Order: sequence, then C-alpha cells, then structure tokens
Amino acid sequence: MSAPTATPTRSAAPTGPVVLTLDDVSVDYLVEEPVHAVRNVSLQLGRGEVLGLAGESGCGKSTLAYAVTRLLKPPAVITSGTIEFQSREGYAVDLRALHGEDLRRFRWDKVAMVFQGAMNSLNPVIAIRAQLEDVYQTHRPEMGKRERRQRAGELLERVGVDRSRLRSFPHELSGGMRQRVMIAMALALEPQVLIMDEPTTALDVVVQREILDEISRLRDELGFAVVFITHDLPLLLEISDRIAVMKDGRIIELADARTLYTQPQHEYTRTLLSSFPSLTGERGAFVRTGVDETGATTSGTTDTPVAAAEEPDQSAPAPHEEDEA
Ligand SMILES: Nc1ncnc2c1ncn2[C@@H]1O[C@H](COP(=O)(O)OP(=O)(O)OP(=O)(O)O)[C@@H](O)[C@H]1O
Repeated sequence: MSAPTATPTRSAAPTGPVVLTLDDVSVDYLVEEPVHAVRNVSLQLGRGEVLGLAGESGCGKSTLAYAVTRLLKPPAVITSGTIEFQSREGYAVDLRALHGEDLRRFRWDKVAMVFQGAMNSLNPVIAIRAQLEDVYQTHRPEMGKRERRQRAGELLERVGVDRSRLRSFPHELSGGMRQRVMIAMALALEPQVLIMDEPTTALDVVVQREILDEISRLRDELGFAVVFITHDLPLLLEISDRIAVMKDGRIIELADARTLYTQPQHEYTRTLLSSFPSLTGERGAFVRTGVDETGATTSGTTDTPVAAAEEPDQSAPAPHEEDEA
C-alpha cells in the first residue's frame, strides 16, 4: 500500500525564489517497534519567508528539523526523500549527500539552528566574547583577531545585547540574554536559513515578544528564511508568512497564515485553532490585526532596550546540554 503524500492544498508553494525543497522526506526511529516519525513530507521554503511548523507534541516537528540540518542520530534514519538547498549564489546542494567537514561547514554557514534549550549550551566557564569569537576562529580561520573582536561586538549588538556583555559569563546573563547570544551565534556566518525549534518557549512572555520582534527585524535586515517550530499556534499566526500543520508525521495542511486562520480546511487544524481560547479573546484581536485592546502594536514592544528590560539571572547555570553543532 503506498503511503498517502502530504496534502497541502493552498499556497503550497512560496511566492518568491525557493531556498529549501523537501520532497517526500520520511524518517523512522528504528527501535523495537519502529516509529514513523516523519512521513512523506514535501514542502518548499521561500527565500526570506517565515514558515511556521505547528502540531501537537510528538507529531514529528523536531525530527523534521533535525533531518533538514542532518543532526539526526541513530536510531533515527532518513528512509526516503530529498532535501535540497538552493543557494542565493545559484547552486544547489543535496543535503543528504553531505558528510564530514562539508556537512559541518554547511550547517553553520548556510543553515543554522536554535533550540529551546540552546541558552543552556553556552559553556559556563568561558566568557561570551570567546564563545562568539570561536565561531569565527573555526569557520573563518583567515579572519584576524581584531576583526573577530569587532564582529563579536557587532553580533551581540545586532541581537539587542549591549557590547559590554562580551565580558560576561553565561551565568551573569538572564535566560533571554543567553538565548539572544545563541541567536547571535547562529547568525554569525549569515546563514540563509534559520531553523528555530521552540526558541522562546522557556522564556517569559515579555522577553519572548522582544526576541520575536528582534528575529523579525533581523530577518528583514539580513534576508534569511526562518522555519519556526512551536506548539503556540497564536504566536505562529502572528509571525509566519505560511504555516504548515503537522499530525502523525505528515503535513496535513499548508497555507498562508491568514488563510489558515480564516479558512482552515482540515478538521485537525480547526481543532488546533479552537484549542487556543486566546484567539477569540482580547489577544485574538492582537493576533489578527497586530493591534491589541490598548491600541499597542507589535512593534511597540521593542522600545525597551533589552539590557535594561531583562534583569540578570543570578541563579546557577543550567546543566550543560548538547549543542547543535
Ligand atoms: N530517539 C527516539 N527513539 C524513538 N522514538 C523517538 C525518538 N525521538 C523521538 N521519537 C518519536 O518520534 C516521534 C516524533 O517526535 P518529535 O520529537 O519529532 O516530535 P515533536 O513534534 O517535535 O514533539 P515536541 O513538540 O514534544 O518536541 C514521537 O512519536 C517520538 O516519541
């Protein structure tokens, strides 16, 4: 029996040039009872677009993201499909064919990833400056020390953290600041695709909002595309150009954000939308129009400088987690 393929019906293709194409991608976890975590997923990511990936826990969102960045480890196996990156310079890369040094370089240079727990993967005993400079030292060995220093400072400021924080150690920064540092690292080599897996879920809503505004601003400035993964559908409706809804490893609906909200086709999408009461209440107005009940707009939240808005978190650093690179 042939497996049904993804059934996105409307706005299935991005309007502009494409940066990433997934065709019939499937991933299994080869455990005693194999788990078909991703099934026959086909989608395209437009250059510079924000594609939201929604769906309940366990539907395969992270597995798909790991497949794209080739970070899957056994027992996970990509069992079918192609993943192709189309560079803005005009060449195409078959991601499944990349190995070793080529893969490592590609991952930081072209496609970067930020995870929910990424802020905990900063090395607690190394100052932020050295950790940022290390990215350049590794990937741009031709770059001189002075330029590395300069770039590290610029990077930090780019994500809204004062340059003086270069001297700080991770435990001297709030969770929001540490996550910003991770975003800065991911952007260090100016990738064309940024994959964000629940990047702000662990943060409080104000900090989350500030970081999301920052990501939107950076996307406008630098032109990278974003795959944004979260359970939070209202949030995706706000920040995404298009949204893909995943269920049981498949993409069951893919549409531009407004269409998905106003004319959901799939019963599951309707259920997902109705499970967020905020969409019909006050925040719903904010989601739909970008203006909340007090008249504040989305952009209004960026006025507070981050360094002032976020109190340093003096608690002990969280245990080291595996980094994405
Ligand atoms: N190492 C593993 N071994 C076996 N099964 C796994 C493994 N990792 C994930 N799975 C299974 O694969 C499926 C997809 O998991 P995945 O983590 O990709 O979902 P998700 O949508 O990202 O969930 P969440 O939102 O909770 O992170 C789930 O059924 C999960 O139990």
